[in-house]
Amino acid sequence: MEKIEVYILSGFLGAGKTTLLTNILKQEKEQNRKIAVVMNELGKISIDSNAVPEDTPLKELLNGCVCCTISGQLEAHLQGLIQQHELDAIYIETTGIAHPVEVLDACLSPLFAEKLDMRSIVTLVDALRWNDRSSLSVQLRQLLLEQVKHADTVLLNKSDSLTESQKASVVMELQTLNSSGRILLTEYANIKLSDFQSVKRKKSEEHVVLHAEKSLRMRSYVHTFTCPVDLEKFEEFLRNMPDNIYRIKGYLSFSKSRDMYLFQYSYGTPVYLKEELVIKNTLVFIGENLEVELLKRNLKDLEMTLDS
Ligand SMILES: Nc1nc2c(ncn2[C@@H]2O[C@H](COP(=O)(O)OP(=O)(O)OP(=O)(O)O)[C@@H](O)[C@H]2O)c(=O)[nH]1
Repeated sequence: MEKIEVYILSGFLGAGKTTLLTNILKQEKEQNRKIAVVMNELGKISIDSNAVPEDTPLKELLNGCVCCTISGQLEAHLQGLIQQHELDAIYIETTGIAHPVEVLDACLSPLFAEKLDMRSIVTLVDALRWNDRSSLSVQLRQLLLEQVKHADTVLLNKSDSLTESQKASVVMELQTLNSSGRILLTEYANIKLSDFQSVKRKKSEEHVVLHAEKSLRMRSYVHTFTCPVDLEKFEEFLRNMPDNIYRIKGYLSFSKSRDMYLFQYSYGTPVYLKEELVIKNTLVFIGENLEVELLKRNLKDLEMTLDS
């Protein structure tokens, strides 16, 4: 029996992992391969799972980071996927603060040695975030470096936001950190499968262990609004948001329209995409040392009032 290929998609919060996964699944479908996805999110609810088509087996690991607190669950999910489906490949989308080698370790159980072929780690780097990494805490900066260092393929994503000379200098920096990996510039994580499937996995090197809940003090908070949100107040809230909030995603409807939006916020850029589904107004916040009580109060104030 052919072994099932396994790929780990790594990269900081909001770097473009789900965007990459969507591209990959489209191409894999065109090649008629049977694929399964394991998705790990820090929050208690999944926002990204809609990116996975219904006919693709999906296992979710919620409310913790697979590289530390819930690595046992990953093993159980892999076991389930292997037993229940005939697969060509499994893609594991990690949380933005996962250490890719720790995820790799969690997959290297003797249980699967004959069944899984750990093919490669693909790390996405958010181009703007990279250039501004000095504003991150020391631990998060270290994590960004580790994610790059251990990748077999590094995608310098959101390269649309860099000038030609900036692109050249970031590529040089990435190459210095990871001289044996393949570095590719991408926009909206647009790459061909062969660009990373043909790359051989490097030998694991020593790495610094960074754990989401221990050394990084990263927390997530899920807020559910009881009614539509006042758009102007929400935009004001975004403008004044503390910079220890790194990522927001969720679903929102606003007082002045009936439409529902998938809302994404990463590295200062809010994106609203019209959504057909009717879903509760819910946002997931991910940040370091989140002041949850203050955040809750501020979010409560955004709800539409009777006179608004
Ligand atoms: N301008 C620009 N935006 C991008 C690019 N790639 C992704 N985005 C946007 O960046 C936001 C985050 O992308 P995701 O694919 O959700 O990022 P992620 O890494 O899965 O995020 P987490 O799982 O929350 O860590 C979305 O609004 C994307 O549309 C790009 O190349 N350029």
